[in-house]
Amino acid sequence: MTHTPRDIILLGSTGSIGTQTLDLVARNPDRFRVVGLAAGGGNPALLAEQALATGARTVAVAKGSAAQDLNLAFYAAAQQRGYSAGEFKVPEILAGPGAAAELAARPADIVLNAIDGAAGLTATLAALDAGRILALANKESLIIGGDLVTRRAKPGQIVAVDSEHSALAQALRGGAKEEVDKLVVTASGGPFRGRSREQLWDVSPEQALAHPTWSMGPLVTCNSATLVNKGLEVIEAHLLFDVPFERIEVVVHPQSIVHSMVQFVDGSTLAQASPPDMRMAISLALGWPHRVPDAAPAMDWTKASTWEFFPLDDAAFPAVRLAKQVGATGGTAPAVFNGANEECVGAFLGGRLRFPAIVDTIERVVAEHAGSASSQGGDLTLEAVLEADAWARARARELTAG
Ligand SMILES: NC(=O)C1=CN([C@@H]2O[C@H](COP(=O)(O)OP(=O)(O)OC[C@H]3O[C@@H](n4cnc5c(N)ncnc54)[C@H](OP(=O)(O)O)[C@@H]3O)[C@@H](O)[C@H]2O)C=CC1
Ligand SMILES: CC(=O)[C@@H](O)[C@H](O)COP(=O)(O)O
Ligand SMILES: [Mn+2]
Repeated sequence: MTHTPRDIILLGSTGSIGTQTLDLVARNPDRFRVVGLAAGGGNPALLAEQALATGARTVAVAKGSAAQDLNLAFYAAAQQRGYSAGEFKVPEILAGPGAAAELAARPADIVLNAIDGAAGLTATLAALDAGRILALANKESLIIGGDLVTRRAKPGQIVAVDSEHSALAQALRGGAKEEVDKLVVTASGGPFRGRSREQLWDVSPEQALAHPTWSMGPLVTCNSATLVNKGLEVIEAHLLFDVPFERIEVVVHPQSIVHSMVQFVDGSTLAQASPPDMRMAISLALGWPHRVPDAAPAMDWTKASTWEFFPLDDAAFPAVRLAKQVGATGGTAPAVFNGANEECVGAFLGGRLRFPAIVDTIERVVAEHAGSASSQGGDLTLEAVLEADAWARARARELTAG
């Protein structure tokens, strides 16, 4: 089959999702072409090398001061490859906090948002407003934006990259919406699965960052350890598939092979299974609704394997319960939950906060916000979300200081 290559703007290109996306694109030049790249600016050498390798027209960096480093790194990368002037084209460089959002509105077929954290919100909104297909890894932007994001998106405009939501989207192709009984989101359980709350007080950042099945950036890895990631993913599933929270369940599956399931009203369950490798979900999002051959290794059914499923221990890991409550509240509550979490993760990884205090602090910040006037309803605005995010971070900083 012949394909017209899809033009891709990749935000967060130097990260875990970003580099796996570039691997896929390099292996499928007939299907995908990168026209724009964005990163924070923390690794100009890698970003420059990526720009040279892909021939991206435009490169964006969030750190304004990184523009010059990026320009120098680009020439150094060209020299290292032995290119002479005329053999390569210097990309346009956009720099500053709004650079990724500016890039997201440039011409392309797909914007893949793989920025980590709330910083991805303005780029998500820009991509949707520009009418691009949004391949969404940056779950935080959908969760904190809530109906601010969903109101802007046309049907089918957001395609999930998150492994669980890719699995749910695949399973949902197997039945009509009114036949869906529940969504079952799988969780690895993280590195501390099986521990009690008491046993979590002394765990270290190194232990929290050693995910048992996935290699990912630090924020989402720490969120997997607290199960905050699973809480965020329940809200993400609610927003993407419009299924009420009481019909979204979490089950612990340590092997991370079944990426999620849909149970139908007749008692049948469809599960999506593949070895843990994000290139599977990324390729499907970029190629949607088509699959990309050999995107990632498949299961080897000639080898014996064991798949286990356990109920979630809510007492040791209360984040999912709290996230469901926050998701059901809606408005700015998810932004507060997420902002407090990002601040607490920073404090924990910096050695200033103990592990169970991450979710304890989020819970306190969420409760304080619920009692404030700013938590009241109405249509969500970008200003309200950013204000709630900033307030939650400041309050979490106060609570965790010292
Ligand atoms: N990794 C995974 O397997 C999975 C990740 N996700 C989600 O995907 C997203 C990305 O995760 P992951 O790849 O692990 O994260 P990483 O920390 O590995 O990468 C984050 C990327 O975002 C860039 N970045 C940070 N801030 C900005 C900004 N303001 N503007 C532009 N770029 C920015 C970073 O650039 P720099 O290098 O310069 O800092 C880096 O390229 C998260 O939302 C995560 O929850 C979901 C499922 C699986
Ligand atoms: C790969 C992916 O989608 C991550 O978001 C993953 O879900 C992390 O694993 P757990 O949160 O289940 O530990
Ligand atoms: Mn996930």
